[in-house]
Amino acid sequence: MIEFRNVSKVYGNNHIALSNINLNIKKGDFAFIVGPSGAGKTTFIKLMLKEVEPTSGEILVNGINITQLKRNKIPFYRRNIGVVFQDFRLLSDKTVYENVAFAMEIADASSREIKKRVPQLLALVGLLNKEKSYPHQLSGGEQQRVAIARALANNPSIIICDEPTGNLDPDNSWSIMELLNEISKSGTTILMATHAKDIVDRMKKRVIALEKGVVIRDEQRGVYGYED
Ligand SMILES: Nc1ncnc2c1ncn2[C@@H]1O[C@H](COP(=O)(O)OP(=O)(O)OP(=O)(O)O)[C@@H](O)[C@H]1O
Repeated sequence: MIEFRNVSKVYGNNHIALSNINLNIKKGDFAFIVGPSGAGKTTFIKLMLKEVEPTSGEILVNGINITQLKRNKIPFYRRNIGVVFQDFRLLSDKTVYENVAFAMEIADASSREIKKRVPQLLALVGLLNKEKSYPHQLSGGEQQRVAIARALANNPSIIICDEPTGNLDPDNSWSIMELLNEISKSGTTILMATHAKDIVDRMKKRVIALEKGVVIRDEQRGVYGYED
């Protein structure tokens, strides 16, 4: 469902961020993207989100060649991808409920759908009792759960996580990983860029390792493979 065909990205300063990437990621896969700083992980995520364009090659998502997607189709395409960041990025002036509902509102969901789905999502992430709380009243782990509920709001086929446990203690990190694992079992593809060696080593998921813009390793039950 995600296919990179000979994808390269060269930034304006002639810096090669990704070089001739070929990848196939199936529906429901859980894949870690690892590699040293500057290896190209963020560029990979930006290509998926169509925030940057490849210099050459093609990216297919659910059978659609996104490199040829018309500009007016991009917002619709992005609804199919939920994104979870290291720093949560919740709206501070909205409650937990409103943060999740807002993601559906901007995707034109009806108020009926919103009223039905938001409590379901909050139940899934274990935060139904916090729906009236504001982000600053929540722990980091709880904020990340809200971010995951928001990422799932429009029923995406893919969730991209950029260092989602980077601001969390080990216990909260593990409960977030268990939640992401459950989500992937229900058929949502999860791509997670991370430097968290312990997590990658214990999860025994697919590991795609980038170095200097090249895939140097792609293992089904892989390990982190670096010492940092
Ligand atoms: N907008 C840009 N213009 C020029 N060069 C860039 C740009 N964005 C990234 N690069 C370069 O491309 C390379 C890959 O960067 P990228 O951000 O994808 O790495 P990364 O693996 O995500 O690193 P990190 O783990 O530090 O986040 C780096 O050498 C970086 O300096």
